[in-house]
Amino acid sequence: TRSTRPQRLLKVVQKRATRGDPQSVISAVDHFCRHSEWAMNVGDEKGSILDSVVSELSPEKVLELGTYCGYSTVRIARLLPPGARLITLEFNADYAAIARQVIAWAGLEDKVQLVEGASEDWIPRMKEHYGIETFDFVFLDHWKDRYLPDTKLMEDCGLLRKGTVLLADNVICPGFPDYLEYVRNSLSYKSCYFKSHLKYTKAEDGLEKSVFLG
Ligand SMILES: C[S@@+](CC[C@H](N)C(=O)[O-])C[C@H]1O[C@@H](n2cnc3c(N)ncnc32)[C@H](O)[C@@H]1O
Ligand SMILES: O=C(c1ccccc1)c1ccc(O)c(O)c1[N+](=O)[O-]
Ligand SMILES: [Mg+2]
Repeated sequence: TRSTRPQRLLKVVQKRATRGDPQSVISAVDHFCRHSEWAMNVGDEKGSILDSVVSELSPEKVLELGTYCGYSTVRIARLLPPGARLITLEFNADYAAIARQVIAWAGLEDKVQLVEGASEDWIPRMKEHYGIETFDFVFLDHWKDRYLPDTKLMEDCGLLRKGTVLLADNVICPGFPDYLEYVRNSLSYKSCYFKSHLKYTKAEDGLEKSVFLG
């Protein structure tokens, strides 16, 4: 049977990237997406905005919602300080299997915990299962109708602290109007928009950075 897009992406990573070199993994995926097939990872342009937010914050505890093939996971994990941990949630078993291999190829498996399951099921278990008090940084990039309910769930589970940064991909395309209205109007968040483009295209897209004020 025909291979899947994630399987083809992994093959390109194993062929073109150097084991243990996260930057070469990122470049291999960008090359695949630019020259072979579009894929729904955050991409290079928005990816460098993600890099700058992570580098500036230097977070110890990171949560990523929506792993797919692990592209943004590698982008974030390669910038984390020693001892920092990234937990990434992915409920599609096939995607999770590919992501594990991409993360391992980058040599970042010691910093990353990939949890195969739904955000709504696992956010409430973060404290008891992973000994997480609060997260310093959350990257939201899963299905867009989950951004708002999962943010409220993280608030209710006490997983956000004064200064926690939420960064949400796809402000324009596909967009998430309910989440945007919430973080931009709530007194509990200070929000700003980083304008960019939908990966590898001319269409506008962007990231919304929201700091939880407690
Ligand atoms: C846009 S892709 C993630 C792209 C990835 N962040 C990157 O930039 O490389 C969205 C992913 O979120 C997963 N997903 C969607 N809703 C989810 C949920 N509620 N819990 C866990 N994973 C979810 C999908 O299976 C899909 O793999
Ligand atoms: O929803 C899509 C989508 C819609 C249609 C076809 C493929 C993907 C999408 C597009 C760009 C993104 O950055 C992204 O995170 C997603 N997503 O699935 O969450
Ligand atoms: Mg996205």
